[in-house]
Amino acid sequence: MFRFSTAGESHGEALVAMVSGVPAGVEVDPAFISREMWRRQQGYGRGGRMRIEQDQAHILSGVRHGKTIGSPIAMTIANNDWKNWQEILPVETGDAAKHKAVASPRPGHADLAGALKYDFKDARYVLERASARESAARVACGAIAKSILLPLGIEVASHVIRVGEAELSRPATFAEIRAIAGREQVMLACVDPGDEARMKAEVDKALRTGDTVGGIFEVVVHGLPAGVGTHVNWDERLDGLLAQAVMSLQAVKAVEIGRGVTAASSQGSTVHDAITYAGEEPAEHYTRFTREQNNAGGIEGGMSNGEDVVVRGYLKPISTLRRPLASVSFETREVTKASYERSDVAVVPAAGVAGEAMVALAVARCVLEKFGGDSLRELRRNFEGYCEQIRAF
Ligand SMILES: Cc1cc2nc3c(=O)[nH]c(=O)nc-3n(C[C@H](O)[C@H](O)[C@H](O)COP(=O)(O)O)c2cc1C
Ligand SMILES: C=C(O[C@@H]1CC(C(=O)O)=C[C@@H](OP(=O)(O)O)[C@H]1O)C(=O)O
Repeated sequence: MFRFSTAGESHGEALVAMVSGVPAGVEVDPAFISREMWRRQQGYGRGGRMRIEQDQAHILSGVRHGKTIGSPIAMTIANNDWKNWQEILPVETGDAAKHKAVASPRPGHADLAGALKYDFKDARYVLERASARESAARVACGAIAKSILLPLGIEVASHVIRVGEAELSRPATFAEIRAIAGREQVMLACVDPGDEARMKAEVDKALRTGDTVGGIFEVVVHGLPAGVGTHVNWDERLDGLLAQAVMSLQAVKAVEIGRGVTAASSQGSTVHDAITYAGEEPAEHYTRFTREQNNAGGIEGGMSNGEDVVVRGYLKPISTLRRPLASVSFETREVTKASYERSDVAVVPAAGVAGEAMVALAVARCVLEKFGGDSLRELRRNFEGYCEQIRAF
């Protein structure tokens, strides 16, 4: 069974990532994992922490001579900031007297609900794990998922389509989205070059006023054949699995598949993607049945339909404000300002990269469930046999 999990606190020694159920023989390139983690650290509007971290995954198990061997893959990702927190966080070696409590919970964070739930008078113990620092470990796991999908010709990429009030352009083809996702520009990652100025202005406005912004990222899966996922059980539907995967990311508050949101206020004749028939032999993973548009976002009846799978994640504005909202002191019960140390102001590109990882992990799970195989060779044989079958349909 393909699954993954993470452990680690934001300012603890390291994050831990574990992926199991990976077939043997899958190439795992540490440079590729590092590159994915680097991508998650980019974007205009990130705070001081990103200047401290240089994420790298250290592989402890499951990979020999650059290829998976079927056993669980364990990885650690160091938190460079840990050395600055050893005395602040009351870990065994730390000095509890120097501990910096978060004593007035921050609206929009897990602070208050977590303090109540776990009986803490200090939200520090909650925020350490609630922090989106954890998404770095998900990206390491996602890089493994992408490494399984890529030899099958299945690619995942993301781009930003909204930052605050600025609506950005949507490229027409996957090749363009892939190019935007792979941009080297450090500050404007995952943003179409034509949109940079507007995106930057939107973030600058928030920076000036001590406020924050949210936005929308879009993840696209290209090359997934029709029939992955199923309509037969609610918890095996591809749309449901993708929604959970993306919604589980920190600050994501809505998930949309294809034209899901505007479809609700449109007529059926304009929404549904008419089916046509191309007589000639289709390429690779495709069939003779084609569509001229993809409002369904590549999923009908909980299954991929052969078109690009399009999933959008809607992010609320970042919760920690330089001009904090009102809160209440756990100690005195007096109304005070919410705690503030430092914070990101906008994270849409970074969240999009984490979204890619979650989508790749969900798709890899469905692909492995459908095609099986303990080795990449076996998986590929099963996958190609099926593709041949649907090409001939
Ligand atoms: C990549 C990324 C970076 C984030 N950075 C911050 C941050 O610096 N400050 C902040 O208040 N929230 C940040 N968040 C969002 C919080 O982690 C999140 O809103 C909080 O844990 C509460 O969880 P919820 O919004 O999912 O309910 C970030 C989210 C992501 C995806
Ligand atoms: C560390 C990361 O993001 C962090 C997510 C985060 C939050 O509250 O979610 C708060 C900030 O951490 P800090 O309080 O240390 O400045 C971000 O930097 C990361 O993305 O790697």
